[in-house]
Amino acid sequence: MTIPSFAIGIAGGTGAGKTTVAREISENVGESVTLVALDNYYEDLSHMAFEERANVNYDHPSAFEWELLREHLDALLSGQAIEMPQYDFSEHLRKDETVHVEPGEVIILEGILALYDDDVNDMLDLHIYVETDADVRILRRIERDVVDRGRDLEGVMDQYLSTVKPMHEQFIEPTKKHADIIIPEGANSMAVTLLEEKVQAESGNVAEWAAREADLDTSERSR
Ligand SMILES: Nc1ncnc2c1ncn2[C@@H]1O[C@H](COP(=O)(O)OP(=O)(O)O)[C@@H](O)[C@H]1O
Ligand SMILES: Nc1ccn([C@@H]2O[C@H](COP(=O)(O)O)[C@@H](O)[C@H]2O)c(=O)n1
Repeated sequence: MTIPSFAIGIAGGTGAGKTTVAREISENVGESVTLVALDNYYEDLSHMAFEERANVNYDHPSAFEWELLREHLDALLSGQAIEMPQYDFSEHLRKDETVHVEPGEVIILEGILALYDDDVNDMLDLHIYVETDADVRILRRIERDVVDRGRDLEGVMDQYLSTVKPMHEQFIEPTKKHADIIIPEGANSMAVTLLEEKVQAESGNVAEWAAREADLDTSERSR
């Protein structure tokens, strides 16, 4: 059982570069990292027809199952594995299968509203907001949604104007006030390198402290 020593939240608008930053940190940090994508915690809408699901506002906080996310973060931070839901963007649907996820030394929660919920914020040691201009983000999103998420251009544009943009302004951008660090443009190599160093230092410190505590415990018991 690994007890994670450092938990990071990475928030920001759609297409800001959150997933890329999270992936780069996890690949280079030299500790075991558990990635938690907030997208996997979209509410289960299997009771709705496809047409109805396609019209849901997926950028409002009510679209997410916060209770399950809190429960899973709490479990991971206590060193317990979870069965993480998986999400299908083409179908707007939580998949039937889950993935067994073990707690790493570092936990990274990444998603548009990763810094929205007070209880979640309390569980995080480091709060990051990735800030990228809206025009860059929508261009990135058009490409991604058409290529990877089975959408057409007209649908992406309608959704952007009706829900994505207004929800960004109302709910996502204001979470910047919870950030310890704001990263411009997404996978900004200087920012990512500094973050990797910080994560290594913090998780190393806690690991050393835990080892010292364990040593003390053993020597006290043997007296
Ligand atoms: N600093 C950057 N410069 C150029 N492209 C970037 C940068 N950061 C991320 N990207 C690209 O932007 C796109 C969206 O990034 P992603 O990490 O998926 O965003 P998010 O998870 O915030 O929606 C990806 O194609 C990614 O490669
Ligand atoms: N069925 C869904 C669910 C979510 N979205 C959009 O995904 C965006 C969040 O993901 P990022 O990787 O861009 O952070 C969010 O803006 C939702 O609009 C969707 O289109 N369909």
